[in-house]
Amino acid sequence: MTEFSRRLVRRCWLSAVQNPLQVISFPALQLHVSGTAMRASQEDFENAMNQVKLLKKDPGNEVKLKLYALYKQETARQNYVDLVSSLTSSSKSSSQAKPGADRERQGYENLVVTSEDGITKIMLNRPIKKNAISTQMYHEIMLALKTASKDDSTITVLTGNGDYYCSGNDLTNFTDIPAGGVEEKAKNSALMLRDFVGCFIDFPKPLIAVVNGPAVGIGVTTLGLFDVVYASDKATFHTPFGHLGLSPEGCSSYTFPKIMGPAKAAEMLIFGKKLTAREACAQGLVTEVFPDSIFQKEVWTRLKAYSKLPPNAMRVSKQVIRNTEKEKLHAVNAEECRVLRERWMSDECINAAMNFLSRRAKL
Ligand SMILES: CCCC/C=C/CC(=O)SCCNC(=O)CCNC(=O)[C@H](O)C(C)(C)COP(=O)(O)OP(=O)(O)OC[C@H]1O[C@@H](n2cnc3c(N)ncnc32)[C@H](O)[C@@H]1OP(=O)(O)O
Repeated sequence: MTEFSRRLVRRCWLSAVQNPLQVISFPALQLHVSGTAMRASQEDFENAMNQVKLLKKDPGNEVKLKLYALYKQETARQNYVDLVSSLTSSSKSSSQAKPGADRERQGYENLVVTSEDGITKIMLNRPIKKNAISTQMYHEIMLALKTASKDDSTITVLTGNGDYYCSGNDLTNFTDIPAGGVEEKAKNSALMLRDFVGCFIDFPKPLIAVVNGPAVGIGVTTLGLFDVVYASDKATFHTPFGHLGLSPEGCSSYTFPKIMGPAKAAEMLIFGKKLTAREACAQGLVTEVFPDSIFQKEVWTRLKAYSKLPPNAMRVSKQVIRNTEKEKLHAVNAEECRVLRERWMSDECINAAMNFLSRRAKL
């Protein structure tokens, strides 16, 4: 038990003796006494985080996961602020939309989905977290893709709001451990990931990525499943799986060697080499790079022209290209998820997530 936990337990016990009406909520690190809430101070929390960093003996995965869960609760207030901020920024985005924009689809918390000029645009909208994909966002993106596959638009675009396209999987996703423990979490995550990537494999219409800024992890790997990828020259492409104790997903273990050759793919997927937009274009992952100052204008002008092409011809052409590979891609997806399920339970992966959450490591 750390000094912080000892102090906390002592505080709970003293309060309980002094006021039997109180409710003690240990996991939230919060004591409700006579209607007033007393929180462990920010200083207590930071001290505890520092003590965790200084622990000489590895406390083991069970304890680490408890720490993640408690950390997550302490950051719940931050999540509240994020959510309110994303609501503000989606209303800003919609107020910035041109009059005449067909419609904005409601009901998404972290996406802005619009349909205009025959184009459905799915915009990741969590800019203060660099568009990291939370568990809820995985489900929202799947829903948006399924809806777009059936709507009357001719092409579908995925892009990001703010300076990032996507910073990959939200590394706090794994702090939400269910009763069945880390194994159940890994199993559920693997199932969700398989469905998520499956939506990209099966998407029936032309799917375009408009990569407005840096892309990380699953934000990069899924690009191999798009039909066209346009990038700002500010974008970078980074798959730091080695650093995170992870292995490739999004079918990248198959699409990347095929697109760029096995050696270049290995540099990215095994060693985490970060590519500039121009390098990614030279290696075939990106279709075309534009100077950031004219990126949005040029890309949307081009996409509007493409969206007027005969829709059935575009759909059939996409499908005839994709169908020869579909079975293979689903098999690759299943295998990548199987391997990742084990990775998520490894010390390498848990330590890397812990390092990020305790702000010891970034990419
Ligand atoms: C279940 C499906 C699993 C699928 C598996 C997928 C694998 C992957 O996607 S692996 C890639 C995971 N992503 C990362 O490792 C990126 C981690 N983030 C970073 O290294 C940095 O945040 C980044 C380089 C992206 C940006 O650095 P800065 O420009 O310095 O910004 P900040 O670090 O201050 O970020 C702002 C804010 O956003 C939070 N953030 C950013 N990325 C993530 C993320 N991936 N997960 C969770 N949170 C993220 C960051 O913590 C900051 O939050 P606050 O500290 O609360 O301000």
